[in-house]
This record gives sequence, C-alpha cells and structure tokens, in this order.
Amino acid sequence: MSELPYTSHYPNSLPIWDKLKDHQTKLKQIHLRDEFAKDPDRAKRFFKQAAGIYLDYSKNLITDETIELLSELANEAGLPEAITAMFNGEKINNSEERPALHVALRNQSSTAFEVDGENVMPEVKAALNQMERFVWSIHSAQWRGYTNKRFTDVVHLGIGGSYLGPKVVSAALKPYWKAGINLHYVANIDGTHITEELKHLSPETTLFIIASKSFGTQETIMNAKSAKAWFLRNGGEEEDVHKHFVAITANTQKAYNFGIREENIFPMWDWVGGRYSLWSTIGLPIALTIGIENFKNLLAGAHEMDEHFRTAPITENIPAILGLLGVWYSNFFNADSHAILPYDHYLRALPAHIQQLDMESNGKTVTHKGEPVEWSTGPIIWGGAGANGQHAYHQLLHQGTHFLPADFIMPLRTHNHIGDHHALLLSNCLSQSQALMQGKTLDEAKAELKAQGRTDEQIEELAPHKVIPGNRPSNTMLFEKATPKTIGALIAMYEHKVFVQGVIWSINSFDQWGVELGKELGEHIYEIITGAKETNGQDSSTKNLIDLFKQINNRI
Ligand SMILES: O=P(O)(O)OC[C@H]1O[C@H](O)[C@H](O)[C@@H](O)[C@@H]1O
Repeated sequence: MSELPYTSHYPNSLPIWDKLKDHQTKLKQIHLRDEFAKDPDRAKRFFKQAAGIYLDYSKNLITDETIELLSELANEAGLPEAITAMFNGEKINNSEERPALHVALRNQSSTAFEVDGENVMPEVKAALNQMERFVWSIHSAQWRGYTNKRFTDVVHLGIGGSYLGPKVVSAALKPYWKAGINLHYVANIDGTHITEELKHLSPETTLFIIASKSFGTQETIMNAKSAKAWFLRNGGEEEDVHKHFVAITANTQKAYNFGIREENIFPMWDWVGGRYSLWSTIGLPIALTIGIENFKNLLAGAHEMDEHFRTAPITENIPAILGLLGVWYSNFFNADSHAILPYDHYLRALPAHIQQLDMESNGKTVTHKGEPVEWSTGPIIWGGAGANGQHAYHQLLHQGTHFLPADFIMPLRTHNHIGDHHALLLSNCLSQSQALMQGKTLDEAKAELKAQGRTDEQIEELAPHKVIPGNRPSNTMLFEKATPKTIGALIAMYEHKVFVQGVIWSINSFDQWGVELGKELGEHIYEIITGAKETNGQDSSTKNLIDLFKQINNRI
C-alpha cells in the first residue's frame, strides 16, 4: 500500500490542535447575536463568492482568529499538497492503489491528467462523444424500439453512486428536460420498486440503462435481469434486447455477456469513485433528459469550482472554508451531525446525495496508514427540503439538546414564477438561520407574553418554554438560479469539502470497505434461504429470523 504523497499526520498531535482547543474555550463565551451587534461588517467579512456560488458563513461560531487558526490547521495537515496530489493524479486512494480523478471528467482546459503515466483526457473526450451520439440518436429517433416506435421512457437501473448523483442532478434540472422523454430510476432490490416503475410502461417504447461500475452489484444486476424478463414476457424477443438495453460499466465483458452490444457499452474507469461519478458516463440519464449541451455546462460549472479550489488561498477558498468549519464543529464542539437544507423543490434529493458522498467517504475509523483514529471523523449527514422541515424537525434544531450545524441552500431566482411564492420561500430560509443565530431570550419571551395580555403567573410559567438559545451555527449558500452550471459548481463544492475534511483527519476518503461485510453476509443468508447452505455458524438471532421468513413464505 503506497504512502500518501502529502503530509502524514495525526491531527490531534499537530501544534495547532491545542491552540484550537484553547480558542474554542474562549469562543464558548460569545453569543453570535452580540458578535453581529458589535460588528456591522461581520456579514461582509465572512462572505465569499466563486463559480456562481455565494457563501455567507458569518452565522458560524467564529472570529477572524478562528479562520486564521483553521487555515494554519489546513497548512499543518498538508492541505495544499493534498490538493496538488489529487489534481496530479497521485494514488490518493491508497488502499485501492488508485487516483481519485473525477476532476479530469470535467476538465475544460488543455491540461493533461495522467494515470500511470498515461493521459486519460482522450478517453474522457471519446466517452463524452459516445454519449453525445447516443443522446442525439435517441432525441432524433434515429434509434428506435423493436417495433420502430420512438422511445418515450428511459429506466435507469443503478444504486449508490450509480444512482444518487444522476438522480439529484436530473431532478435539480427538471426545467431543462427535453420534451418527449420520461426518466425513471430503479435502485432498490425490493421488487416493489421495479414493479411500480414498470407498471405503466410499454416495452416497445422503453429503454433501459444498466449503470454499474463493477457490473456485479447484486441489486442492479437483479433489477436488470427482472427488466429483461419483463421485456421478453411482454413482446420483446431475445434479438431485440440490444435495442432496449445499454450499459455503463468498467466491466465490459460482463455487460457483453448480459446481451448488450459492445458499441452500446459506455466506459467507466476505476479512477472514478462511485459517489464521484455523475460527471462520467454515469451521467447518461442526465444528458438524455437535459441534452448534451446542458450536460457540458454542468461539467463546466464543476470545473469552475475545481479551479477555484485548486488555486484560491485557503482563507478565500469556499470548499476549504466549509471543510474546516466542519472540522471545527466535529472535533472541537463535538457535533456529530450536519444538516443539508435545500430551499428548492427541484433540489430535494440533494441531502441523499451528499449523505452518500460524505458518509461513505469519511465514515472511517482508521487513518490512511491503518492506525485507529483518536478523533471524530465524518458527521452524520441528514436533511430535507425547506420549508417542509420547518414544520417537522426544525423544532429540534432550535430548542433540542443536540448541537447541529446546518447548510441552507437556495436559488435567488426561481424557474416557476407564481404569485410571491419565491419571496416567501426566501423569507423562510433566511428567518430560519436568523432564528438559529439570535434565538430568543427569557426577557424577550416575557415581553412577548406580556404584550399578549398574559397574567404575571402565566408569564412566569410559559416564558421558559419560549426561550430559544440561539448561537447555533449555519452556512447560507445562494446562487442566482438553478442552472446546469450552478448545480455543477454546487455539487463539486461539496465533493471538495469532503476531501478537505478527509485530509485533515488523515483518512482515505475514496475507499468504502465498510460496505463489503454486509454484502458478504447477505450472500450467505441468501444461500441458507435457498437451501444451498445450512444455518450452521449463524448467531441465534439471525437464525431465528431466517426461520421465521422461511416459515411465513413456506420455504421450509
Ligand atoms: O456502480 P456499482 O459498481 O454497481 O456500485 C454501486 C455502489 O455500490 C457499492 O456498494 C458502493 O457502496 C458504492 O460506492 C457504489 O456506488
């Protein structure tokens, strides 16, 4: 296993770590409400803009000194060297001996990106051209179904990174969808998912994309087999399969064996991690719905963020600032979760994508050298669409006992002008971060009750319930409009934030060994259910539950 080509460190042994601890003790005394009151320029000082994204990070538990110290932390942990290593194609995914070169997929410059001494840009461009030809042939109905009808529906079969990324982007860019094609996603191995999606579709006009980097993921392969069986059961013939099934994979042979023609297999590369793959051919469903030009704009937006990340000094660098603030809360305030709150119906799938991106990347307990970490790593990512959350979990954000940093995300202009909905949505978004920051004091609560004409006794009883502590941190990320470019930049921003945190924590953000054990055990359990193996060796809980399943389904 190769050493990482940048500084190897334990963050809690860095000289800056103790300084940050002392600083945190001081900072615990401040209240953000007072910081805003005494410094009218606070919002201006903690504000950045890059690649169409406006970041207001003034409602964080920080002072100028915090930013200086965090930037020192980044330097001591070797962040600048790590960024260079990633862009240079070094094997920063050291447990799998691979680079993490998703930035090459959206490269708009003439820079070469090398893997093992070979420039991958010609392959990347060739794959994009293959996508372009395919999208054109479907849109122009040159490529038709087996009864010569044009395609009306595309079903994308994939899971994890081969699902969440395309799903969030295609939903975020719904206003750009070309007329005539409906897109469906099937990820879950639960047969209900595919049954529900296929219910109203016709095999004559349905095209399937099987998206699996490995072409070995149980859920996707099972769904692909069921889709093929549905196709054959409903009129399609074996020799028609190639007209209705295409694949995206790094395992060409397996896709070929499934019945897909070589020219309909789109390449993937092992230097692109699943959760970083929406920019590759895995983005085919995005390109099919929004068109290739818009897909290229998505890549261009991400590239702009890449360039910002690669070149901006740490204190000016949006992903670096976000990553360092995350470290600040995880390691110095013991925050164990982080909320993603998009105020945009089209972006409602964003929390699920960021959840995989962040939790699969940084949910680690050993350093890249395999030594146990003595510091917290990736937080629990959760969230949902605003304003809906305000009428559900925001109560806990405002008055609960947990410390929960949050990101508020919103486009300044809407695609759907209807009444004054958008101004009201923005008011909701801003009022939430304001309430989290300023809270409500006991005196304010009492004054409010008094103004309502409550008796003194009622005021004493009720006021404590109305107190809101405030001083709870959040970021606000705005952009002019949800366009392919801004969505590209937004997602790339989160990717780099996750990388920054992985570097500080000295972990490998690009492997995911933790998901393997469940897969292996699942295979054993399935063999027991089908009778291929005995229950020997199973713990009594699992054995009982298997028996119950077999009994209810008459499989004994
Ligand atoms: O694209 P595939 O090879 O089918 O992989 C799909 C997904 O499954 C794996 O278990 C990993 O947890 C994910 O990172 C990956 O994106």
